[in-house]
Amino acid sequence: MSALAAEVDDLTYKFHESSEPSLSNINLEIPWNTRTLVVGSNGAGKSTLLKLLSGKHLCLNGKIRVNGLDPFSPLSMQINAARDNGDEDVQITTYLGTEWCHMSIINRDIGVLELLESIGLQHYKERGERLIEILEVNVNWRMHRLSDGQKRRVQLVMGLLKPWRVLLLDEVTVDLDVIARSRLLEFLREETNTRKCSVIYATHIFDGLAKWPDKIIHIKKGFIVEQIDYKKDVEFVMPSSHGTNNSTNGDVKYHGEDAKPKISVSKVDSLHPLAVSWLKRDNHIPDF
Ligand SMILES: Nc1ncnc2c1ncn2[C@@H]1O[C@H](COP(=O)(O)OP(=O)(O)OP(=O)(O)O)[C@@H](O)[C@H]1O
Repeated sequence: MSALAAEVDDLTYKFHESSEPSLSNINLEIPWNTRTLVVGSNGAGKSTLLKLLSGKHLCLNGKIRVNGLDPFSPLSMQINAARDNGDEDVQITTYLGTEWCHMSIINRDIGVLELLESIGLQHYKERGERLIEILEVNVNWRMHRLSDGQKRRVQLVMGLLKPWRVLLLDEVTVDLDVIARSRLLEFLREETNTRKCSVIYATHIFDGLAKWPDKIIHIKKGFIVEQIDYKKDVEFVMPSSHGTNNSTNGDVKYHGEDAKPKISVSKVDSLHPLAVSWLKRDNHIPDF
């Protein structure tokens, strides 16, 4: 098995229709058993990066390896590589993004159990039952009668049913209530701690995430402008007696002349103030 979950060298990517690249000079190493957050303004390049990692776009400039393989290589090659690793039942990448959210089956008049069985619930019984419990899905529901958030929960059970080596999550948690989202994040933490896999998650919702990632990648106009390694670069500070201590959250502290700056994250459970300070800086927005 590859030493890294994902690796990107000197990637520049431009859509045919665009005059400017959507991603430029991207270099990235994602180790196994890690959780990475991708942060940036609308249009920064987060989805493009995740789609390239999933093999949805062909990379012509630069190198991408996921589980040691070019994600654009034929599926048969990926399956053979997985078999060589003894990974019969694990797919290399699972990409859950915007298009996936709009799959047509979720609006049909079909029962949840029937739907889950059609994609292999029996084969992944234990994992399926766990996901059904975590996401509080009722297998007797009928899809066409569900709320958006309930549909999303069923979809997530479907999308996560088969174990993956690298999970690419492109903001698919917006419809979830806070409890379902935090249980999902806990499940992903447990997965990355207990089996060989990693998660890369692009999001605009930062609540409950302060202690979740191992790494944060900040993308601005197609460039990675910051990569924060939690072990090296983050120190947790106590919130002030007034509550959220916004004044220190996301501050960059310098410890000596040549020391690497440390990011202070308040022990309140949100990365929101840090993300706001970055995005304001990216878009030249004064404090409000
Ligand atoms: N299919 C496409 N054709 C041409 N340009 C595209 C296409 N998809 C995205 N882009 C452009 O690439 C850039 C990055 O878009 P991307 O979707 O990766 O941003 P994002 O960071 O995911 O944004 P958001 O937070 O709004 O989802 C944008 O300037 C966008 O206009």
